[in-house]
Amino acid sequence: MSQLHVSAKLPVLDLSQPAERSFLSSLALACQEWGFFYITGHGISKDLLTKIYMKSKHIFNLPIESKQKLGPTSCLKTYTPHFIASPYFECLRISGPDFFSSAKSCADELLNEDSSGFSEMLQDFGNKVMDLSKRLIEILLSCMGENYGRKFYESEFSNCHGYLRIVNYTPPKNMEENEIEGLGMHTDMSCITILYQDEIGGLQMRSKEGEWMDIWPFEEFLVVNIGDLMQAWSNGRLRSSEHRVVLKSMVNRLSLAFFWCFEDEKVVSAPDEIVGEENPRAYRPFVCLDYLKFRENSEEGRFDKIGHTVKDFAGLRLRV
Ligand SMILES: O=C(O)CCC(=O)C(=O)O
Ligand SMILES: [Fe+2]
Repeated sequence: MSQLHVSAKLPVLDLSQPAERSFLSSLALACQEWGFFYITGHGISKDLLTKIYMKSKHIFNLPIESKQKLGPTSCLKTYTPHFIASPYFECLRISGPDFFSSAKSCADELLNEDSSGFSEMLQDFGNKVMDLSKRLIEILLSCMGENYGRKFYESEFSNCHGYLRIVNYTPPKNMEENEIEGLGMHTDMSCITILYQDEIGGLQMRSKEGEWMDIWPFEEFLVVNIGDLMQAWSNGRLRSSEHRVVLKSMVNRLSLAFFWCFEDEKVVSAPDEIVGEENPRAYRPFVCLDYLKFRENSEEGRFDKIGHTVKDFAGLRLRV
């Protein structure tokens, strides 16, 4: 595995190379400290990303009346308009594992032309990120214990599912401040999230100490976030990344995020091997769907503010 580092703190996992133990240690450290890392050698071509980008831009440029056909009051409810997560944020949700039909049912509502091209691209992308997620979970498990990839993947993660979110950020026409929050600080409700951001940048991660770091978009690199479900399952050995999006120019920004989650009915509970003496159990077992509902129902928790994290929901230790 590559020893490439973008900064002293951040390892880049090159998936085209075999894993080395020494590299896994720096990956484990990054996941404890920051809860994210970059990947390269992931097999998702620039060409595919560009095609999805172009088509998505076209869709977001449609009049709001068209997009509302998929909005919160429609049957499909796959479009989130502005002023829900933030005034500048809108997104389209495509669900797996049949990304083709999910994308097609959205595009058929929106586009007059044949929509199978868009659906094929998203099926291709969706299949690739599903495969990647499986590899990434195995690598993350082996960061925690030499044979844990094989030991826990089948029993714990084999029923995971995923969905995509295509996000369009539209900054205001006259930006008075130097920067505006496009999406407030939150943690993801996934096991892991795989994220592509366009060349505008704006993603920021918060360290444990509360310091913000810009996450630059590097060509060929994708970002992997640890999500809340993985933080709980790993008993806090992997930290759910706290992140936000900051808009620094008047240019629209597009991102594509894949959320890989446990099945709704899964009881999320760290195995005894992960807990151990030095790492006492920090979360009570909980049903995955109950946590998702908790986040949905807590008003400020829609895009999480402090007070609505998995620690608040299932944490056993007293907060200091
Ligand atoms: O747009 C981005 O870069 C990040 C989006 C994000 O964090 C999310 O949708 O959960
Ligand atoms: Fe996120």
